Amino acid sequence: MEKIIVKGGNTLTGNVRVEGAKNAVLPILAATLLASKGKNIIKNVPNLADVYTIDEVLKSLNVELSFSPETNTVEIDATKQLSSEAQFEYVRKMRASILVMGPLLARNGFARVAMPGGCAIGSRPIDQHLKGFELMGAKISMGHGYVEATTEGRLHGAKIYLDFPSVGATENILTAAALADGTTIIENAAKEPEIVDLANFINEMGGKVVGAGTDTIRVQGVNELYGTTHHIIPDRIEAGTFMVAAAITGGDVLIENAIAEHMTALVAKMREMGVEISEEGEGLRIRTNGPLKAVDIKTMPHPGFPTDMQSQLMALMLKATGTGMITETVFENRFMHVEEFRRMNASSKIDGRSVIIDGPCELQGAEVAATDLRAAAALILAGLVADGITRVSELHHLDRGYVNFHTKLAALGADIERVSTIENASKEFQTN
Ligand SMILES: CC(=O)N[C@H]1[C@@H](OP(=O)(O)OP(=O)(O)OC[C@H]2O[C@@H](n3ccc(=O)[nH]c3=O)[C@H](O)[C@@H]2O)O[C@H](CO)[C@@H](O)[C@@H]1O
Ligand SMILES: C=C(OP(=O)(O)O)C(=O)O
Repeated sequence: MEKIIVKGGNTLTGNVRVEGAKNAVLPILAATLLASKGKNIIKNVPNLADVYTIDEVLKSLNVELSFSPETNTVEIDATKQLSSEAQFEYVRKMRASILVMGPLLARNGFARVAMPGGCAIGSRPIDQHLKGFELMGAKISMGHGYVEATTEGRLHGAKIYLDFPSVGATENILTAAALADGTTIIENAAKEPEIVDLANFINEMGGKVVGAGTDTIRVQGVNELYGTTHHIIPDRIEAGTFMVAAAITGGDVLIENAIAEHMTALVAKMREMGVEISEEGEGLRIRTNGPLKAVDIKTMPHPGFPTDMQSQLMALMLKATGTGMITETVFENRFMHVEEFRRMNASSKIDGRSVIIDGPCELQGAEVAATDLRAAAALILAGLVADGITRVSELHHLDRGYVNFHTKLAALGADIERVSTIENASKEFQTN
């Protein structure tokens, strides 16, 4: 078993560079299935466990693919006849495997994908994805743990209103519509920057998508799409996580590659807490002088406060003065980290979909376990300012979404290492 061991107390300073966005690269790699002519070259691909999982899914569908982590480039040839089944072993590892369904249905007229089921943060149904496919003419059936979508001939354009601006449903419908016969209009679409990146990629392949980044996306289907070269946008959640790392330690960090317009809600809330944030060169500089103030936060679809920053912001709130409330509206069960923070002496109370935090808390180093990807990062952030040693386990969550998280923090001055067992730790820390 691996653990990250962090000794609290160091102030972070220096520069850190943000990788390509996990949540952009996964749908874009799935969408490469749409190109029946030519090769796709995807650049700025982060070296993440989830990227390897989607690569495996694509290879299992008869795609030729090579990933060079040194150059962060994936080359993909999806021109052969594709198979149509994404198996349970992949979907179980990573829910985003479901994103091959739209492209496969559009390309093959048939897709069979293991049902994703729930996960630690919520039940996460896919009814809005399936509603979209049905409105485009597909027949849906379920059985033996798989969902199947079939269409006679091409899918047709349709007007699809999403009950909730689901990121995955918008992406799956968008990719299916790219090769459909006629125009599809997605209303109440998700507006995340990753949706815009996906739409840009489809257009670079020869597609006709307008309106991505607004509530209404129009997709005029084309007969064929062609391979292209595309550069993935920076990861706003990784950037936000380092913003919190800088702020929580009272540091001064330049986050290279961070795009402020992708993070308006986070920037506004951190400024309200008293963090200094300025745009400098190609990034954001984060500084904190003096105590932080507690604020209220509610997660919402973009451009609201991102649920993927909720647990990291909670770590920051633990060190802020006053009473603040964090309300989670996107996922029904994304507070598993609260119990882990309590092991670190956090003072907080769950009240329905909200957590009330009384700060500042005298955080103490403890043995804690990551409960999901962002919780892993949040516990490490809390460890940076806890008294003594924090040991964080279940790092497979962290590896889904962060490249070299501990080495990047160490380069900024954190006292942190990753060990395969505690006995093998190269460094002995004093526990108090
Ligand atoms: C790979 C990826 O990009 N993952 C992101 C994506 O996940 P994902 O695409 O799964 O998130 P969605 O926006 O679809 O889900 C948001 C909410 O809508 C519900 N829902 C969704 C689809 C559906 O058909 N029916 C339904 O009820 C979900 O259960 C959840 O409560 O957006 C989330 C919300 O910003 C982020 O936390 C994830 O990091
Ligand atoms: C919830 C997340 O990802 P996924 O949708 O892939 O589980 C996340 O990135 O925080």
